[in-house]
Amino acid sequence: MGDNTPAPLAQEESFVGSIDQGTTSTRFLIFNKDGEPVASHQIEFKQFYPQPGWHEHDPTEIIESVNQCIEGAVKAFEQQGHSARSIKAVGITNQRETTVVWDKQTGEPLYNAIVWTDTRHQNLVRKLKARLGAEQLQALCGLPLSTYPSVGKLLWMIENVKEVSAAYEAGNLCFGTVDAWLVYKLNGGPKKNIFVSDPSNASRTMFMNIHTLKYDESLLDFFRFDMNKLNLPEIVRSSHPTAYGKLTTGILSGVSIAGCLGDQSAALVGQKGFSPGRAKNTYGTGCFLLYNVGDKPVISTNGLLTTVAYDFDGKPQYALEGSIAVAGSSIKFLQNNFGFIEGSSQISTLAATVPDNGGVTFVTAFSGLFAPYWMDDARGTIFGITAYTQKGHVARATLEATCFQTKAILDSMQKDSGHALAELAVDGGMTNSDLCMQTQADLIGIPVERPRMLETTALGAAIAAGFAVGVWETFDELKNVNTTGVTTFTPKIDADERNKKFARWEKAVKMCKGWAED
Ligand SMILES: Nc1ncnc2c1ncn2[C@@H]1O[C@H](COP(=O)(O)OP(=O)(O)O)[C@@H](O)[C@H]1O
Ligand SMILES: O=P(O)(O)OC[C@H](O)CO
Repeated sequence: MGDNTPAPLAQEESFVGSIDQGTTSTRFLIFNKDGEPVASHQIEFKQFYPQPGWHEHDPTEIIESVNQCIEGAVKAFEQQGHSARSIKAVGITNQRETTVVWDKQTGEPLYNAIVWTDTRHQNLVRKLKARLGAEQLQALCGLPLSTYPSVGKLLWMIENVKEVSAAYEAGNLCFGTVDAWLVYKLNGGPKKNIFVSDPSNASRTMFMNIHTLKYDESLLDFFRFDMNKLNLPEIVRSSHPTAYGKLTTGILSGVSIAGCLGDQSAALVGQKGFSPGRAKNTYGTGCFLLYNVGDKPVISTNGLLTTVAYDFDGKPQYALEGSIAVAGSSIKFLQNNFGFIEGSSQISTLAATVPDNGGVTFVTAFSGLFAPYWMDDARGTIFGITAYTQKGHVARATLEATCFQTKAILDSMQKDSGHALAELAVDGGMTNSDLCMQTQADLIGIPVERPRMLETTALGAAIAAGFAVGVWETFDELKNVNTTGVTTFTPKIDADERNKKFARWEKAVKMCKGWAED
């Protein structure tokens, strides 16, 4: 070889970006092929609670937060000596059910996003429940009628917001969950008009048939929508090289958006819950247990939901889901509304100031109770307060509330699937609390396994995008991702004590029913 022969170019490593648009914060993470996050940026955005039971986000602020997170993470990535060019694709994962409406012509939002936790449409939902055919909905779409899915939020807006009803009458109303809104705006809005959603998100609206993964006329008829007036996003696979378009502005302009998953589906993927019988529980703002049931939907008879886990290749995988509306948000509540702590990470220290809950039970039913109870007329209730009660007791009872609901969900899951979990894989912000995870193991009587890297939701979206562009090609390539450094919490109380504690919780749940009856 002569002296002038150029040295071979080093093979550029491939990375995948992930937009994780959660209920309380937005983040952007960049993963390498080993599934390790190498750079990230996170921003908390504003929560609007204009009236009791109402919860809104500003859709424009959400887009801005995404763009800022991308800029922040990519700058950190470049400072490590990497090139933005090595980011091969971007995945999106998002809070589900949250409902965004915008004008087809201008691409601008017509109202604040109504967040999944919102209960303003409780009466509207009660009327829908009384309508002929209401009982048949769950078998078709996997969800029972409640304030939780998108449909009630959209109906409320059409009935109550004149800009929304005018756009609907003119055929200009676009409805989307947060994924659809992000994809539409990140692609430049009406100019490109990329208006799509993935089945794991669409299965949270009550518009999609869970068996066909298509919008179902009988569902839309039940809700009396006129399909000439309502624009719905096209449902495409969760992993797709072109359907989600490209980022059009900023430091990653031109990079493909190639994956899209609702955040709970993404966490199941990030925990590599690819085979039937695998489950995960994610403790974020809310808490959601997903159990992979394979390629056929299982309709619950025990208070669980049926959802699309993911659809990477036209062969959708399904999950049974237990949804808890209030988890990490109860800790934020103790911080922001009661001033008990200055940050979420202090909750364990406060709870550890006392040896037990001192007889206090806190049913954190701020938005009613979701799975498996589905009590829209319950509200947050603290039982057992005496002159003995300290802040630490309330802190413990707050953590226990999510753990008890998880226990109730696991019981239902066992009844629906005929299978008991041997251990529970967990992730999400609240799992940072060792005390909470030990409590969880005690209350369910099986080990709780917390991975070292907790950003499994973002990882799941990166996996969906990475599959679409060939960064990964088989599930097998992911088998070593995030397997070292797992912390296992083993139960330390016996079945008798566990059952007594749970019976007390169930008594409290019964007692808070009916509070918000009218
Ligand atoms: N050290 C901690 N101990 C207990 N809870 C925590 C801790 N750190 C964060 N959290 C809780 O985790 C939640 C955020 O989790 P995250 O997974 O980021 O949720 P989301 O995706 O919904 O924004 C917050 O509501 C917060 O109260
Ligand atoms: O914000 P999270 O992570 O609690 O997730 C919100 C869920 O997607 C709501 O269904």
